[in-house]
Amino acid sequence: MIRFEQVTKRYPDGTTAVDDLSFEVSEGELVTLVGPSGCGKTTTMMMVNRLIEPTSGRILVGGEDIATVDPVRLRRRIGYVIQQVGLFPHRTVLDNTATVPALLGWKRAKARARAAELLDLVGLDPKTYGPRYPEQLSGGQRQRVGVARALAADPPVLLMDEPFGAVDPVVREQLQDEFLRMQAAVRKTVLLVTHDIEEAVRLGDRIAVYGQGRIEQFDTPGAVLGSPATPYVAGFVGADRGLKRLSVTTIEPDDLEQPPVARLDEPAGQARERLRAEGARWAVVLDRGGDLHGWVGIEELVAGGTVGELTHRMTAWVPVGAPLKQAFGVMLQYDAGWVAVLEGARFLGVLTPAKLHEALRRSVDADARGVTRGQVPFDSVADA
Ligand SMILES: Nc1ncnc2c1ncn2[C@@H]1O[C@H](COP(=O)(O)OP(=O)(O)OP(=O)(O)O)[C@@H](O)[C@H]1O
Repeated sequence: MIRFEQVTKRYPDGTTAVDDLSFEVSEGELVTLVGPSGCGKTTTMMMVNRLIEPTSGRILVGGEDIATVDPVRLRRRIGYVIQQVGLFPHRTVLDNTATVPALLGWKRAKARARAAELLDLVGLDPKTYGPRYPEQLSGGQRQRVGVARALAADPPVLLMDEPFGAVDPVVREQLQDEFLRMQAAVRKTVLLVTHDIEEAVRLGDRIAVYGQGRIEQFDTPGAVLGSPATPYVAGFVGADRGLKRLSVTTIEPDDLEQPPVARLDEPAGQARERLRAEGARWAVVLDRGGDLHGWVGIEELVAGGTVGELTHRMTAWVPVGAPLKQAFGVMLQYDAGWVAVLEGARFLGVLTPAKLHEALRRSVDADARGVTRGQVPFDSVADA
């Protein structure tokens, strides 16, 4: 969808901002450009909508050499979000969002209806926020309006330059989550510039790690964290890359252990004898359909009632497919040696610290070999 072919940008003062760059972004893919200040990320991005012209090389968008496309026509196909959102102060939020459709000559009612839809998509109620002026919004809300405005004409390509840079870390994480949810629905082809490796890892399907004017590594977050291509990349992603990796590695059913189980309607005395014979001290309590109800300690299983009457509610669990980091967070929060993993309400098993470690090692191994985690045999990491 976006293709750079040996692109170089040299500014008149002799600075080479981008040096012989070649890469490709597929349709619907989100690629983050990450690197230290001055390494050429913004220059790269601004060449895509022709705010900056390359010195040499070619850039194609949707198969078309953009040097041959009228810049105004080109920019209609490319949404652009910048850190200093640049909303018009004297126009309402709704009118700001409708800017591009209005420029494209849409009827006022249609442009406004579209703007309201987009505000809703970015989590701002159009009835409440549409009539406000930008100064009546928080920084995070303004940022969302910037995203809504860039999407208003439904461009296939979105360029985002430090879009969440101007807000505090908590709001930033919320905006990132919302943006990921939105991107899953709209599937734009996105180039996103950031200097924050955490953000790059969190948002990118792939990451381009920039050195001076060049891409040092262009790969999935897992591969960049697991096998940095150069010492420079290793230094940039940091010594705590194992920790960062926890946020991109997901919990899979294979990672789980099966703990002792008791049934909700089982007589307590019978469950106690069975668990004692198995050598268990506690059990997970499920109903007949396999849904999780809670847990029970073997000492609490006094004869007379059913297991269900003695069950404790399970206060913490994580869905399968969640990042390992979430499971680890729950274990720390509850000082627990395991966490239940569910698919919907159905209990799949528990994740233990040992299994978490194993999942992490297998994902590093899978990336190093260029295979999926399921293809890495368990015994290959058992001694690691
Ligand atoms: N108009 C210009 N004239 C001369 N040099 C420029 C110009 N614009 C940018 N540069 C230089 O080109 C290099 C790359 O700049 P660019 O803005 O692309 O970096 P960046 O990676 O986006 O940095 P940041 O994260 O600080 O925004 C820098 O050394 C910068 O000083």
